[in-house]
Amino acid sequence: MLNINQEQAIHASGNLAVFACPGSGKTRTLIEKAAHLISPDHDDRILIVTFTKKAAGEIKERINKKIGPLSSRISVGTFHSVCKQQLEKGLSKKFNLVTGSKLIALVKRAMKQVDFEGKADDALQKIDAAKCSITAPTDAAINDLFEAYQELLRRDGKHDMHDLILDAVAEMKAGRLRPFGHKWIFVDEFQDTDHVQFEWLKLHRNPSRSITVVGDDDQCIYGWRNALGFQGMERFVNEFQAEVVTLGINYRSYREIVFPSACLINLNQDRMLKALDPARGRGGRIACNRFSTDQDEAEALANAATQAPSEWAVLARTNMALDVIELELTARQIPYTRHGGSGVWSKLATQVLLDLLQSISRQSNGGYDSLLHWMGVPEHELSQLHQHGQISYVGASYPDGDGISASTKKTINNLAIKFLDWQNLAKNKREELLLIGVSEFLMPAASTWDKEILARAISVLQRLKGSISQRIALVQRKQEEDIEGVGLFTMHASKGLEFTNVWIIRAEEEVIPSERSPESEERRLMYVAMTRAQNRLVISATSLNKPSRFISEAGLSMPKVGSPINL
Ligand SMILES: Nc1ncnc2c1ncn2[C@@H]1O[C@H](COP(=O)(O)OP(=O)(O)OP(=O)(O)O)[C@@H](O)[C@H]1O
Repeated sequence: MLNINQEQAIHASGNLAVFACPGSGKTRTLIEKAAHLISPDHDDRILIVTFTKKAAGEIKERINKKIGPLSSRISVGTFHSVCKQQLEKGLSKKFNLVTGSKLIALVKRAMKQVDFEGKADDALQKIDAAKCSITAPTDAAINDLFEAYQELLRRDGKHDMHDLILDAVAEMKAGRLRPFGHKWIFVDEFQDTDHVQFEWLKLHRNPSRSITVVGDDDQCIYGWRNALGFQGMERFVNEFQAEVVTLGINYRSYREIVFPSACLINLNQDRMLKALDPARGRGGRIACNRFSTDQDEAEALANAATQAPSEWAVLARTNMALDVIELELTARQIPYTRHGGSGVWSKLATQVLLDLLQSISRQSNGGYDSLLHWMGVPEHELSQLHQHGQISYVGASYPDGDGISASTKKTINNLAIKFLDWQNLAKNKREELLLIGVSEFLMPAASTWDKEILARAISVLQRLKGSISQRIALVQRKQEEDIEGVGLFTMHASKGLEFTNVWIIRAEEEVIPSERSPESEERRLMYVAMTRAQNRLVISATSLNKPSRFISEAGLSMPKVGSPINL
């Protein structure tokens, strides 16, 4: 049954802002409101905008279940997908989008052009922030980087995801693109709206349309890319003359989880005070554990999740920290799904390893571009090899003066000799020796982190049983579509979701809070992660760093390494 405030939100007819604590039914209220408004008697349509594909998918599914065929009059999408659709339909625009590793490569090119020092991920974060703002970066170096990046995108005829929203706003402002015609627009997780998205919404303001936003300023975790948070929610109320409804009952989590979470977030300043009453009362569990290493942490997690994997979600501050967990789950053959971020088996180091093992086990003799590149053979020499028709490098001989350097020839010859040995080891079922040999061959060219990943990946392959091709198949196996298994999420990607049991890994100083964003935002991120748990919350740390300050701030204490595991 809905509570009185949820009912009020559902029946409000004008612009509306619903502000509330985690688990208080904001998303549920949006869904109930949509179901209430859609009627066979009129043809009103509703557009629901969210921030992640997963959240959009879940809303779609819940609406389909609730109202069946009428749900075709409700469109659900992320800001990006909605703007893409608006531009494609309204202006027949096509986008050549660049994402993932290709985007990082482009950022690296821009960094090189303007001598911008640092990691490509950090540089991309700065570019992201600039793109979500309506003013140019004030820092000259960031502005130069931003302009170089934009120029590369333009020259290559490419767009990034932000361009979709920026273009839609620019085209609507210029009068070339019409806003959506839906009578109702809903925005979930409104606290994460940035300046450009706010503009997009303003361009949809119209006396015959009602806009409903739901959000929680305590869950604003995208301040680093100019999310408006508390300020955006205030602006919406004033500029859209919206009615405000607050929800204060948490239906998701037991009291044992709600109270420490509230204790933590209460330490933040400049926030809307909200009630956070747990409707479920007592009955949940919260536990902290400390391990010597991240491998010990991964093993304890795998032990806990082995019985009912789909009841567990693992949340980490960084995507990289999930690699260790993914490797352990692979070794134990526990089903899992990695959400929002590339998995450990699609990283360059593990791909090179698996491709090489695949070639050895298939006795094939070709397709070594990625391996040779990994061994330091420059791109231009690889194309030279292809021009010479040398597609099978191993065992190939090269005429003098063919533009291939002596060191490359040495690398290839060395590989040719090893390759024959490895093929024999595979034929004779000496998998252990083969894995050691391949590991020794790949290691010298690996960066520090790649070395670690390679060593762990090799150890997983050693723990699996069978021929090399069987082990590769186990690693690469496609999980049954309906088996979710353990969910692996970054804390950012977990927003808006809920899970029976949550395990927060690496809750350590220098990890969370990270130096990359202000402490108050990191505290909100920890709060979001903690409040995803329905029944059980485990928080763990390793001895690599001190336990996160957020653990004691939440009124919890971290036991010593070696204490019995507490779940
Ligand atoms: N009136 C209610 N009675 C019982 N359960 C409810 C009620 N309203 C919401 N719930 C349940 O509470 C849980 C949390 O709801 P929902 O995900 O909509 O919250 P939310 O406010 O959007 O959360 P968050 O901000 O943390 O993402 C869901 O399982 C939902 O079904």
